[in-house]
Amino acid sequence: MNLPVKIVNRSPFPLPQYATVGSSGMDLRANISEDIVLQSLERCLVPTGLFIELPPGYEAQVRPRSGMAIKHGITCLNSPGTIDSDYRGEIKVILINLSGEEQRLHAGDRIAQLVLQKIEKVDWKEVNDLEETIRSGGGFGSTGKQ
Ligand SMILES: O=c1ccn([C@H]2C[C@H](O)[C@@H](COP(=O)(O)OP(=O)(O)OP(=O)(O)O)O2)c(=O)[nH]1
Ligand SMILES: [Mg+2]
Repeated sequence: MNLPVKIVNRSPFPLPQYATVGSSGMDLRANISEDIVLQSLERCLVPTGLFIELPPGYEAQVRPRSGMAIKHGITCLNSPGTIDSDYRGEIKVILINLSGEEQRLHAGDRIAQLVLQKIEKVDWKEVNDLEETIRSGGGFGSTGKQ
């Protein structure tokens, strides 16, 4: 499907692309005029210059890139970020520097990836009892014990 996109502060960099035919996400680039310097544990809101019009029933997720995480200790703080289908503002990326050193972001750096997904909506149906399962209420490391 074609996704309507409005671009502000058009940069020399191309629109986000699927890097390979099998890629789930398109890498988002920092649309910034000056470098952003992030101290250890500092966070920032990075503009992408992109405004999109998602069809109803879809969302876009802003997910971290593993390369940024392992090489620089940078990740999306609110991972995955949620872009609602009725959002018409600029897609922005909340990054945090979890490394012990200062990190620098440059214009055009691929800082996150955008994954489009269909979403389901539900209505609540209140009940007194839920169907039993083997797991029942077990969680948080409950399985695999002798
Ligand atoms: O990483 C993100 C997360 C959100 N957004 C935008 C799109 C989204 O539709 C809107 C609201 O996001 P969210 O629902 O996560 O934030 P909130 O704190 O609940 O704000 P709101 O009350 O506006 O929904 O902000 C981004 O641009 N990047
Ligand atoms: Mg919200």
